[in-house]
Amino acid sequence: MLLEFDEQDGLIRDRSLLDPNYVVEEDRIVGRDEQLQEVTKMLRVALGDNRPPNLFLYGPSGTGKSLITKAVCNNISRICKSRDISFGTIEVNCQDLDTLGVAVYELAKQAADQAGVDVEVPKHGVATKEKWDELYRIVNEHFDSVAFVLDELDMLVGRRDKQEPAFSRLLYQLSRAGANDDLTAYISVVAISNDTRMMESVGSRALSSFTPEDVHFNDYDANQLQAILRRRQDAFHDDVVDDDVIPLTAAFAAQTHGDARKAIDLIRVAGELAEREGDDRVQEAHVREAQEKVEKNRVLEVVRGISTQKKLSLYATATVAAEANDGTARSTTGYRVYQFLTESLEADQYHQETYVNKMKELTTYSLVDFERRSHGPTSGMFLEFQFGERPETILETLREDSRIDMVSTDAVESVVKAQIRNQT
Ligand SMILES: Nc1ncnc2c1ncn2[C@@H]1O[C@H](COP(=O)(O)OP(=O)(O)OP(=O)(O)O)[C@@H](O)[C@H]1O
Repeated sequence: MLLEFDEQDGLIRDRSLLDPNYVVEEDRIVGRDEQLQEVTKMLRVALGDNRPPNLFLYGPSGTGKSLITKAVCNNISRICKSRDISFGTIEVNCQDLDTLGVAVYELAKQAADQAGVDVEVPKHGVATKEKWDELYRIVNEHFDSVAFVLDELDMLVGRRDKQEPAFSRLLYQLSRAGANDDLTAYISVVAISNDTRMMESVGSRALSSFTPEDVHFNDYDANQLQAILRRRQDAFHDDVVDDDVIPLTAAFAAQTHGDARKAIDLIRVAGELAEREGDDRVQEAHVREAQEKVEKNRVLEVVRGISTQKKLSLYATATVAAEANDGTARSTTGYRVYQFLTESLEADQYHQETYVNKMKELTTYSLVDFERRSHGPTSGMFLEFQFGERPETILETLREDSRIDMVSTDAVESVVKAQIRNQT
């Protein structure tokens, strides 16, 4: 009996290797040698008696920005320990932080956790200045050198009534504190963002004190994604993964932009589906089933919570992408379709800039990505949107909203076709 139970112990041996938040050992990192070397070279300065430079890591989601930063910081921390230098990695993800005050509190809390002490100011009800002082105190008392890792920094917009975005103020204060005596520890600020143009929104005051070294992360291609998955194949028991599973998973993940998180999620879901169905192998069919499931879930999750204006912007853009040969949508074309939709529904219609901003905000969910493009010197600039999932899945999900479903799909399609033909 016991033997039978063991035999059915499932197909996944080590779930942590399939958890996107788990920091894998360096020998499992594939295809990022250049970035590893670069970040190591710069942060290694902390090992000597010098201040490491500030860094700006940018590139699309799932391209290893957080992983490389964590791996390098872990290495440095280990070496520092052996040299009796107290090195701290104080990391926050800015996605869920509303204001500068909350961000500073979160940094103080992370610093306190690492130092094994408590934060002595409350999260709410005190001035941000007090939170800064608390952060400085903890860092100065407990660390010789600190890397502040600000992941998804462009998301920290802060209150709308402030002229300068919160991330810019955070960069200014942190890098200034490093240069004057507020922080006696050597500090390096590592800003991470999907938005390659984030630095353009950083105010001039912050720019003069935060002058980072840039490190670019580009998409993975299908071969690199395969290599990443193969280096984690031992997450599964021996010989339970069919040969075509990894190539197919990599191909799905590379279809839009090469996001390693997506590839890892996909193979995990395929494995879980195979387990649940009581199969003794992970097969191609499980990957296909997983792809459909992951795609639908992600779209649903995003679409459920967004405003009508965002839905209309997304719907317009996705119809263009679904119709276009290369699966991308230009903002200029998407906006015309948005205008048609809002007119048909007698909904409020906003300027193109607002439409573009709504679409940009949707990039947070990795549902859509954009690049800035122009077609020759005479035509203007536009954004080219590229979807992380099949645009058809997005359209199907959006049509579940009865309001959007009121517009005839044929009518939208003919507008889209005409607009695509008009593109120069
Ligand atoms: N080169 C790589 N080798 C092995 N695993 C990788 C590699 N790049 C990314 N991964 C894995 O893919 C997942 C996503 O990577 P990571 O979080 O570093 O991406 P990111 O660029 O920071 O994305 P985001 O901007 O969405 O936060 C993680 O589980 C990470 O371990």
